[in-house]
Amino acid sequence: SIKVLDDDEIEAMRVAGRLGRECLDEAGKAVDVGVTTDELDRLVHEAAIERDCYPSPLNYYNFPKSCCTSVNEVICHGIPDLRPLQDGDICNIDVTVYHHGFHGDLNETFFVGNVSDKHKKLVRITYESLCKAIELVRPGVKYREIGNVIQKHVAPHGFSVVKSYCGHGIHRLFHTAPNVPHYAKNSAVGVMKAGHCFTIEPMISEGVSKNEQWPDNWTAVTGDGLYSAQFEQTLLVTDNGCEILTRRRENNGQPWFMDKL
Ligand SMILES: CCc1ccsc1-c1ccc(O)c(O)c1
Ligand SMILES: [Mn+2]
Ligand SMILES: [Mn+2]
Ligand SMILES: [Mn+2]
Repeated sequence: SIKVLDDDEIEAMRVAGRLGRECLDEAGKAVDVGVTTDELDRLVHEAAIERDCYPSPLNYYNFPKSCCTSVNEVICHGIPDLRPLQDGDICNIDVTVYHHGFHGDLNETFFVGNVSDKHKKLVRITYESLCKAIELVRPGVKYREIGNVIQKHVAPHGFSVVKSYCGHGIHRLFHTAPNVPHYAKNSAVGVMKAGHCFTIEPMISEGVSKNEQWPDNWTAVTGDGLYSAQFEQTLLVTDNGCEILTRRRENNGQPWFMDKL
């Protein structure tokens, strides 16, 4: 069954979500041509420690760094490294922080220098699909409906939905029930209820939905080398909808890439 958080747990999730957002934004500020993803990882790590947070990915199933950085054809779980970001790259930074017993998990895809129109469109459509899914969230809605909304938004553009990785319940555990697929006609179990906390984190690919694994046992890449984009928020179901616990609180809540469309 899906845990219903009490008022104290909800307050703790609000704090973890806000701190996770602050850590992502610290790295977001630094994204530019020539910056390495290892430098972004260090910024996330230090921002977390400064906020009395543990960076949840570090040593999670032996993951070696404090955040995931997924560039271009990398779908997710990219490992920060010494590769400098290049003009035209799209770079996703996925941050999860653990604060006073609770996790906050979010990601955004950032533009590096001048991004092509087709890759700008992929990022925009991906972001819009997350927004549409979030609009659906309220008590009584089935978790399996989320994938229908996301796929309906991206398919007309010839984009595909990655099926291998899903959104997830999150609170005292990084990953728990419910499992939240992002593709249509899925068999996810559960009905949304006030006090549920979970992520929606669609990974949308330009071409095929298939993903492959690099020999590092982490990095997931598209089957065809075309690009993939992702956005993630941690949500709290409320009586009349939901609260985006990892929302951006500046820039009118607009994601970073929007300033560079
Ligand atoms: C690197 C953290 C990790 C390890 C195995 S799955 C995973 C991960 C990464 C980002 C996420 O948003 C997530 O839900 C899980
Ligand atoms: Mn990518
Ligand atoms: Mn994440
Ligand atoms: Mn997640």
